[in-house]
Amino acid sequence: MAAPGALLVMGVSGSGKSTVGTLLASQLGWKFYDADDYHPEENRMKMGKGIPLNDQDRIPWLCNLHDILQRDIASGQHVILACSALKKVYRDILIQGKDGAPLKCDESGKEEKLAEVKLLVVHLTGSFEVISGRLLKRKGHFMSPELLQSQFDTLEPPSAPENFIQISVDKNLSEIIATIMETLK
Ligand SMILES: Nc1ncnc2c1ncn2[C@@H]1O[C@H](COP(=O)(O)OP(=O)(O)O)[C@@H](O)[C@H]1O
Ligand SMILES: O=C(O)[C@H](O)[C@@H](O)[C@H](O)[C@H](O)COP(=O)(O)O
Repeated sequence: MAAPGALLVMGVSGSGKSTVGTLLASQLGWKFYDADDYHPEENRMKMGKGIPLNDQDRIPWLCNLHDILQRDIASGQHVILACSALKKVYRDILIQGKDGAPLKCDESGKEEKLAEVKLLVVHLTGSFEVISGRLLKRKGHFMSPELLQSQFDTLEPPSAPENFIQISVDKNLSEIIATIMETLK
């Protein structure tokens, strides 16, 4: 396929987004963003207390990520974003910015339409048991493992006409990377 402007590695917490995204970016020489690094402090504190984020918490964060992707792509860069992007509307926002949002992204009321981001979505799928096992072993992360059930409850797996592939987290990392590389050929 023709290389997309951006590749989104999505899935519930602990599905391997950061690990896969980092490896892929270094193999492809693409720029890498981890959406976790862009959460405002309030979102981090909320998740740290075991409270799941809601649409109002996530929409401004996703709009900001769209703008970052869009700017890089406009300057000719290819990018990989590791981001939960659990709902279809969240992925629409990553593609279209505030035009994809049911709520406004900011209060400026600006109406200009930014260009869409051409996105390939890679959904890392796995069972609650496998992923919670990995989260329990992961140290030094702000995300509370108890939030995993809410991530599964919120998840809307990508479906047609979204541009996506899904890969099982039961595969090892080299198999996952090879599958993505094959898709990009
Ligand atoms: N395919 C895989 N097989 C085995 N372990 C994995 C795999 N992908 C990720 N992991 C491990 O699972 C944990 C969660 O991965 P991470 O990349 O932090 O997930 P996320 O960014 O989706 O929260 C990490 O300890 C990571 O090393
Ligand atoms: O949309 C959300 O609820 C958040 O993005 C949430 O998914 C969180 O940020 C990560 O899941 C924590 O980080 P990890 O995904 O790396 O566990």
